[in-house]
Amino acid sequence: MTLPRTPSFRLIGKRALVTGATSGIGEGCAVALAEAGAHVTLVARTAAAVEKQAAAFQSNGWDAAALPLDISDIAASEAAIATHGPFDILVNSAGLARHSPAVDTTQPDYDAVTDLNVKAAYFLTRAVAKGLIDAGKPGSLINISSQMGHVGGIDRAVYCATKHALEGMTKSMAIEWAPHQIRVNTICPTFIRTPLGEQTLAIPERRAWIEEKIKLGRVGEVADIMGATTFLASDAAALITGTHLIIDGGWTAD
Ligand SMILES: NC(=O)C1=CN([C@@H]2O[C@H](COP(=O)(O)OP(=O)(O)OC[C@H]3O[C@@H](n4cnc5c(N)ncnc54)[C@H](O)[C@@H]3O)[C@@H](O)[C@H]2O)C=CC1
Ligand SMILES: O=C(O)C(=O)C[C@H](O)C(=O)CO
Repeated sequence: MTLPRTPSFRLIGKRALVTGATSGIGEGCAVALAEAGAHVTLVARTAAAVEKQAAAFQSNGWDAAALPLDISDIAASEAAIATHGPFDILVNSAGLARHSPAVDTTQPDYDAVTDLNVKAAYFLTRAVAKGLIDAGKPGSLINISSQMGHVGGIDRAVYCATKHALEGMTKSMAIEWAPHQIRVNTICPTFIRTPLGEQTLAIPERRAWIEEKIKLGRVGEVADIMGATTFLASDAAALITGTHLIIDGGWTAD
């Protein structure tokens, strides 16, 4: 009897682009992809920080390069992808949260959060997809969304709007690019202990809310996101597109 074989989770020969790669979830995703054998281009705004990160990856024996880039500069993003691409894998982790009651939201905060979480993500994803289409290559594009792309949260009207937008954008792009075998998905974490997450976790009443909502009884760690990233990037997820992988300890289950 011939038994089925597990598709490969390895990423040898793949070129990945990871934004927000010097911190938090982006750093973890970059490590996961590098450990699986991908060549990883690390994106962050500060040249010194991203070069230091690339050197740290290389000293672990991982294949990595530094790409200093502010992804909210769309012309610069498009030029960088045209120069350094095509990329088989994108993990778009760069993101921002500025929380306030909806009645108090300022226009500068609204613009900063939507410009990065939606507009920059949109045009970066588009640029990577164009590179793949022009090269006739398949790909896996992953946007780091949030459980807040599926539910609401107090003081989070703008942040939740951006993550819901990312979910809609991902589904539409997945439909348009499926004929090119370019898959587009989101990963939706709950609260993860990163510099961004700690802003909220440090507030006792918010921490109590979070711990009550996460049914598995603990906040997330970057490591909780890493395996999902490798999976979605790999051939093991070859028929998965236009969807989301929620990593929330059960927050959204009821
Ligand atoms: N930490 C958490 O609890 C959760 C985070 N997320 C999402 O995960 C993503 C990553 O968040 P964390 O790792 O927690 O945050 P973080 O603050 O540790 O990392 C964000 C990274 O994005 C980079 N970045 C910001 N603006 C940029 C720009 N214009 N161009 C290039 N890079 C830029 C920052 O320099 C930083 O390295 C965000 O999209 C966030 O919304 C989603 C759910 C939970
Ligand atoms: O909402 C917060 O506070 C955050 O730190 C945002 C997280 O990124 C998040 O999405 C939690 O679900």
